[in-house]
Amino acid sequence: MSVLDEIIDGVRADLAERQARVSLDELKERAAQAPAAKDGVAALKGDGVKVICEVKRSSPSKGALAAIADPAALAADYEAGGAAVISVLTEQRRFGGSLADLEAVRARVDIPVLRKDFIVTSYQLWEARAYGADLALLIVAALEQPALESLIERAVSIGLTPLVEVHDEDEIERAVDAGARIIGVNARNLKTLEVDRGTFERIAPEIPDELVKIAESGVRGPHDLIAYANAGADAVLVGESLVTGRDPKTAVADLVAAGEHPALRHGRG
Ligand SMILES: O=C(O)c1ccccc1NCC(=O)[C@H](O)[C@H](O)COP(=O)(O)O
Repeated sequence: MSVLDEIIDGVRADLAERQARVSLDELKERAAQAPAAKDGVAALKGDGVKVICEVKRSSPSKGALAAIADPAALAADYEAGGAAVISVLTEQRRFGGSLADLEAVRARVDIPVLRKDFIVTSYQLWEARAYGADLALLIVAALEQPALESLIERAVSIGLTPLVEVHDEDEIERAVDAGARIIGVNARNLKTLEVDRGTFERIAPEIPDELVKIAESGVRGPHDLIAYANAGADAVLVGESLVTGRDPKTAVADLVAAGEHPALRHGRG
């Protein structure tokens, strides 16, 4: 069984517990009370390379990374540093996250918030909206094509912007066919957990120009952002280096400054 399969088994078990406690109708009611969703595409397009900053306590590849007692305070630092979007890992068993983290972050920041999880049912999309997310991650490798298509459609219909994650050219084709407008290329191989920063440069040319292209994983600092930018990234998604560093606000500001450097505008896209 692959790491992804193991994670999804745990996600399904936790999901079954939540579904037994909270009905879909209750979630829909809660979603109706949530602030209107912010436009995820608009937040990630435009001049410069945008920075998506992640609230990440632990991971299957590295174990414990940071305690993060106050995820909202961390998100506020990210926002003050110039982040375009906050990513909140809500998976509990391997990443130490929760919907409570999502709710706390949503209440603190004004920029869009991404629910980063292993979404396999529309119930999780309703949860995302009910707890204030504006975007939701959908991982192509975790979904059969009909499920991917219907989850993208459902996400859009309830106001969420789907960020569709891929690892190879075949998955890009599936994401595009399914109607993705934002594609994230994850450099982390979900079978081996190894990060290969060359993945984005190799496969991103297959993503149609009009789509938003995000480089996910392995950004240690401005030099990695610049490399991804030169390979055509519109945005980067950064977790580990921010939560393990000493000063997240300054680290984000350094990334944002690198992403806004005029020299990058010529090489991208
Ligand atoms: O981070 C992991 O070990 C991991 C393992 C299996 C599935 C997903 C995993 N991470 C989720 C992510 O995609 C990253 O948190 C995100 O891209 C940020 O990456 P990084 O900056 O390298 O922490």
